Amino acid sequence: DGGSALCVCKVEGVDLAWPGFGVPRGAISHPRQEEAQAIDQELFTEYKFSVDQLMELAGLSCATAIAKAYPPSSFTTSQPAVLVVCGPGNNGGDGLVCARHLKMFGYQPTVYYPKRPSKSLFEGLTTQCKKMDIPFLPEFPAEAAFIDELYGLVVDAIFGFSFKGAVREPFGSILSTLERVTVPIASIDIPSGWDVEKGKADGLQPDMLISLTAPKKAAMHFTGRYHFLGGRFVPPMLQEKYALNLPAYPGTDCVLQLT
Ligand SMILES: NC(=O)C1=CN([C@@H]2O[C@H](COP(=O)(O)OP(=O)(O)OC[C@H]3O[C@@H](n4cnc5c(N)ncnc54)[C@H](O)[C@@H]3O)[C@@H](O)[C@H]2O)[C@H](O)CC1
Ligand SMILES: [K+]
Repeated sequence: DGGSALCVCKVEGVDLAWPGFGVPRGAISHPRQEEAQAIDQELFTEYKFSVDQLMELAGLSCATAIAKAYPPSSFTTSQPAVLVVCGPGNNGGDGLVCARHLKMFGYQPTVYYPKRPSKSLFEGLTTQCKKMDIPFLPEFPAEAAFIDELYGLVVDAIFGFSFKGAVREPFGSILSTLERVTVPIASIDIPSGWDVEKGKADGLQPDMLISLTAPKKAAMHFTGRYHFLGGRFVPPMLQEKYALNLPAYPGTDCVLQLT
């Protein structure tokens, strides 16, 4: 009824209801950078999630959203080849998880991961990808045209909500190449290089944005074709505390298409 505080849906004939989860009464909220970081921290410190847990759910959401928007049959390349570009933080970790699930879904991902933190989480995710026969490029393609020729989609997992200031190398060159590719780009959480609140009018303009937890302020400047929400892991109490006002996910889905 548009204002219900109770969401009821049917899963295999059984009614499931979540008190408090309903169609939001107002506009979906767009947290600022500090709020997004505070929610993230609270999930770890107060709610006792581990990074691995949330990253797995985030990366799975991204692969699921990509499979909905770009099914393998929509690729014009001989194989559904996807280039996943991973940055040095947790956004890059989401990219590694996404690459692994894309492979499971029948895509041919290739990863470029130039700055690898020496932490067991990222080392583990890298090994998991390698054991799935996902190739890691030693160098970034010098020309945007090479990317267009070899891949039907690029996943931008370079920076997320902790990006600040001017882009440092090697990511400046990578982003300027990505700005010239013509195949669609799917950005995880934030289009990389964008100010998390103000966006970047002359920056990367992805075809898809997968907002995790909630769309950040910059998502208001997104003009691509597909906007999905993923990361269905924020407990109702935390949603309330930050007045997130999120729409209900359909049934048991881990993603929700916003546009
Ligand atoms: N709660 C959730 O929704 C979860 C989201 N996840 C994902 O995590 C990222 C945020 O991760 P974080 O590690 O905090 O930061 P980033 O990945 O955005 O980047 C940090 C990384 O980048 C470097 N850096 C920052 N600014 C610059 C710059 N100007 N030039 C070059 N390098 C820069 C910085 O030094 C760090 O190394 C969030 O967006 C989601 O994608 C979690 O996976 C799960 C929970
Ligand atoms: K990104």
